Amino acid sequence: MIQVKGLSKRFTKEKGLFDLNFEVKRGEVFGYIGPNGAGKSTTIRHLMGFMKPDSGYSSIDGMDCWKNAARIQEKTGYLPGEIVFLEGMTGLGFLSLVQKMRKQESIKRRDELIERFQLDINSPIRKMSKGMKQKVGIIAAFMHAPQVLILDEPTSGLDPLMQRVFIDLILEEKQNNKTILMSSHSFQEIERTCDSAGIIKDGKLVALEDMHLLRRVQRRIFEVKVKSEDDMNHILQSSLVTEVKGDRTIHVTVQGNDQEFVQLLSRCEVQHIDTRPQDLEDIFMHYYDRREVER
Ligand SMILES: Nc1ncnc2c1ncn2[C@@H]1O[C@H](COP(=O)(O)OP(=O)(O)OP(=O)(O)O)[C@@H](O)[C@H]1O
Repeated sequence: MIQVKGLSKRFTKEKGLFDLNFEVKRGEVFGYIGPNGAGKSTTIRHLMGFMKPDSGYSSIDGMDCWKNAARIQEKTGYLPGEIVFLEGMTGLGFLSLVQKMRKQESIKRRDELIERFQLDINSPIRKMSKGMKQKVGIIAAFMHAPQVLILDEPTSGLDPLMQRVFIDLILEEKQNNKTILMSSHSFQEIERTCDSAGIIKDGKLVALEDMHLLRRVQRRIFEVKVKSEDDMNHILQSSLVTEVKGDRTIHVTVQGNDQEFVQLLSRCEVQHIDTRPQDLEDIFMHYYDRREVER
């Protein structure tokens, strides 16, 4: 459904997109992840036909995104990374305008989404918080029930409750055989919704994986405080990656070997255990490093 073939756009020697290749099949959700400035929004702008590639192409439903830009923009549900609103409008005013431009008459889906995201539609957009504006953008992208959705960091600014509402919406759309590409910084969000994911770094796709494999490279760090020196030595002698952090306190890195970790802990007297979510970019860096070592 979405195809990117040899897509290149050179801003400078190191900045831009360099020979990107991936595809998203009909009914699949594709997560597009990578550090700041990696090229996610630039790829998305090409997919929406806002930018002309230097070489290669991208297509949606068989249509070249640059050559058929108007048609692509009309058909696709698009959420930009930064939404620009017209001055002096309310949420409802904006959504109605978008509907008119699309010649969409039914307001059923729009109102359903307003209700779901608990949006105060009569509030002027200039008085809205970032999260509220993001809700307006999400509703505008979904309300005409498009077959393809291209979403640039859709949960940015949403509170945890609304992030859940959004994730449920994605899962529901997936059930309806919609094709979705979304960029994100949240590994959890991608993990919960996507069938496959592409990792971009410095304008190059460094990994293209199904989520199963990506999950296996995700590490978690546990801080464990044990009661005795013996317990501590017991953990240090295991095959797990460990680091002493203080008095009877160890950091244990767990990556796909949870069972071994749990068994080890069951043989110790644990006083305190905590886990901190690993920073997304850290996961990626580890992933790139591992790949480079393998090569
Ligand atoms: N029109 C442009 N002209 C020149 N350089 C650009 C242009 N658009 C983007 N860039 C540069 O290309 C790189 C990729 O930018 P892009 O916005 O695609 O990154 P991103 O992955 O979406 O980042 P973020 O996660 O921060 O939103 C950045 O270094 C950016 O400064």
